[in-house]
Amino acid sequence: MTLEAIKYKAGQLQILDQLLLPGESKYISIAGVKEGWNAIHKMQVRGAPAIAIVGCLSLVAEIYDKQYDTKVALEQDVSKHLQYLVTSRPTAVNLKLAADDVKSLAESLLTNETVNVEEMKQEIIKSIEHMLEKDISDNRAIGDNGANVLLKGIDRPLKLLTHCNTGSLATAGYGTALGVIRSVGERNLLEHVYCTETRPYNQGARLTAYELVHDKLPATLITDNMVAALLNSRTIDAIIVGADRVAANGDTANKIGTYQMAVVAKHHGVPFYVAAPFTSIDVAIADGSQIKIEERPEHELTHIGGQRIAAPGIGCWNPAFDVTPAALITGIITERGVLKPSELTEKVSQK
Ligand SMILES: CSC[C@H]1O[C@H](OP(=O)(O)O)[C@H](O)[C@@H]1O
Repeated sequence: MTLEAIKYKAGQLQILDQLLLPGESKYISIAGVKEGWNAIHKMQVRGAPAIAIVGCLSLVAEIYDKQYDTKVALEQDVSKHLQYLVTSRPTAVNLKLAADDVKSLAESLLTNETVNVEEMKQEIIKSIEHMLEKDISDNRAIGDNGANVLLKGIDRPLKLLTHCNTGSLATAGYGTALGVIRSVGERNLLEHVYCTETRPYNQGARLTAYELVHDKLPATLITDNMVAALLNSRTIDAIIVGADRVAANGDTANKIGTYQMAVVAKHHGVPFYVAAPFTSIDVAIADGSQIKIEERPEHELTHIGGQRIAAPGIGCWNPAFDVTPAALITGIITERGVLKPSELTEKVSQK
């Protein structure tokens, strides 16, 4: 079993094809931005942080051995490829924010007369390579901050519920919401974790269950429609989920099904936490109504493993995400601490 979603060394990029998990662990090479775009769009790699890192590393693979005559040619090529990559999936903000950072770096290097074209290319590559270790260190900090808040005032092991996949297969390693669960487990204070199957892509049944079994954590898989019955029949100390885009007011876009879990959590008085790095926070949009929700192909709903499970001819609606209002979110667990939704804009501006 391997949990390394991304393998990268000196311009050579490979990703674990998550469409084949858990049955097959197969790495595919990403030679440039076209392969990067396709792998993200087809969800061979997915998860907001992983999408950003693979997208930008596919740009590194694209330019690594390319010679540029001028800095203008390099900046134009980088800008063109980034504009293409951000169209691969619309909801998660991480790739857009990462692309904006790389574009700004390229523009500043372009006007820096002390830097030649090869040095400019190396600076761009180095900044993207740094995203890998920064994501892992962010996830470790999120894990610690999350374990601290979940265990505050509690001196017994916890029972937690999570949705979709937010672990090593959605990031550069360790994970966000699943990173918090790992941190609670590392403190020997995890009694049990429940994970939802997360239809229709089944990130929970195929990926989160895979990670929990790999880590030998006490875990139970439930279907998405069991959440209310679980909270009604068993003690759940908290629900913790990831995020694809957190708006300035704390409204959060996450995997479809998250919103209804938050409603059920409210009804049962169960704390509902979002775990997300600052790279998932988009203060440029005021609230969740401005978040574009990706709609995926019908066959992802009507088929499993290539087998049709829905009646031919039935219409389908397949939004990949929904938006949970900030009012239903107890706290947003980030690498810089646990924030109330109302604190986001101020904290993000303190870069
Ligand atoms: C830390 S991953 C965040 C987020 O991404 C997943 O979506 P997808 O599998 O479609 O890329 C899911 O919403 C996770 O919570």
